[in-house]
Formats: sequence, structure tokens, C-alpha cells
Amino acid sequence: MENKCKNNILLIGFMGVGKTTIGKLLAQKLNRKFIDIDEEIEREFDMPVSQIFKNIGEKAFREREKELITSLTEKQLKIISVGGGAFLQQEIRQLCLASSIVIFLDLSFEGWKDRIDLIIVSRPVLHGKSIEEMEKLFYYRQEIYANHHLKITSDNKDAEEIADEIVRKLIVDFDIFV
Ligand SMILES: Nc1ncnc2c1ncn2[C@@H]1O[C@H](COP(=O)(O)OP(=O)(O)O)[C@@H](O)[C@H]1O
Ligand SMILES: O=C(O)C1=C[C@@H](OP(=O)(O)O)[C@@H](O)[C@H](O)C1
Ligand SMILES: [Mg+2]
Repeated sequence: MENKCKNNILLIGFMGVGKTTIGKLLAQKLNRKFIDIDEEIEREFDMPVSQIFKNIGEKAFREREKELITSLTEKQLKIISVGGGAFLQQEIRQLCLASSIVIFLDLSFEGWKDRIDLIIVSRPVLHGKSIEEMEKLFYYRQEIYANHHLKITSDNKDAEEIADEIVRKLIVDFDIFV
């Protein structure tokens, strides 16, 4: 039986699927605090993620990503959007699955390709990659997103529609009170 007393709501999925956008909408609809892990790290380092990767390195980013997610999931009743690579770390996966309702925003590669122009500048992981290499990374990462409590198919739906669908499912399937 699903453990329904988890109180944080955490969004996962590949970069560009809408975790940050939809997390903000969800927080408004559920009247909860919203935390975007990338935005927190950018605030701390006072530079965009792309510059952190370039100037400080991905290793430091991943270490801080794990520290922040660990500390933030200890406190409850938040909407947390993590970066697309957070679930690469097994400790983060285990911690989030145990402490939060993990929602996977599932977008097809065809649907994702339409967003490349929107995200390419700010996603250093994509820099220098051919579309074939991006596709390989996309499908490789799908395995880590299989660790979730709720999957929302996201193709051909706008952010509001997805946020409303999540609220409905949280109320019906997870006893979340609005
Ligand atoms: N459902 C959607 N339909 C179309 N575009 C979207 C949708 N959700 C997000 N976007 C757009 O895609 C880009 C990436 O969204 P973002 O929330 O930053 O994704 P993530 O946090 O998963 O990387 C933004 O330009 C955003 O406006
Ligand atoms: O998939 C990844 O490895 C990353 C995704 C990004 O977050 P979004 O998924 O919000 O773009 C950000 O954490 C960083 O660029 C690394
Ligand atoms: Mg994001």
C-alpha cells in the first residue's frame, strides 16, 4: 500500500521537461513553499549553473546538489524541483523516495527536441553535444527517472494543464489536502 503520509512533493525528469516551471505553479495551487535546487545553488555561488560548471566544475555542483536536497527534504510541506541530473546519485534517489512524493514529468524525445532552443544556452551538459549524443543521454537518463511514485505524461500539454493534473492526482491518490 502506497505510503500516503509523505509531505514533500518533488519533481524529477530530464532537463527542459518543465520541473521548475510546473513546480512554481504547483506551489501556488497548493499554497506551499517552492524550492528550486538549481536556483538555490546559483544564489549561493552568485552565478548561473553554466558558469558554475565552467568555473568551479560539475563535481562541486553535484556535491552541493546532494547537500541541499538532503537538508531540504528533512523539512516538510514543500514543492521541490531538482535538476535533471540529481537522481544520478543513488543516495539522493533513496532519500527522496523515502521522504517525498516523487513525480516524474515524462516527455518524449520528439517533444523534448522542440524545446532545445529554449534551454541549450543554460544547460552546460548539452553544450558541444550533437543531437545524436543528446538523444543517447536522454534515453540513458530515463532509467533513473523510473524511480518515482507518480508519472505524468507531458507531451502536448501546457504547464498549467500538467500542474492541474498533478493536483488532481495528489488529492485522489495521495490524500494531499489543498
Ligand atoms: N508544458 C510545457 N509546454 C511547453 N513548454 C514548456 C512546458 N513546461 C516548461 N516549458 C518551457 O520549457 C523550458 C524549460 O522549462 P523548465 O521549467 O526550466 O524545465 P526544467 O526545470 O525541467 O529544466 C522553459 O522555457 C519553459 O517555459
Ligand atoms: O540534467 C542535468 O545534469 C542538469 C540539469 C539542470 O537542471 P534542469 O533539469 O532544471 O534543467 C541543472 O541541474 C544542470 O544543468 C545539470
Ligand atoms: Mg529546472
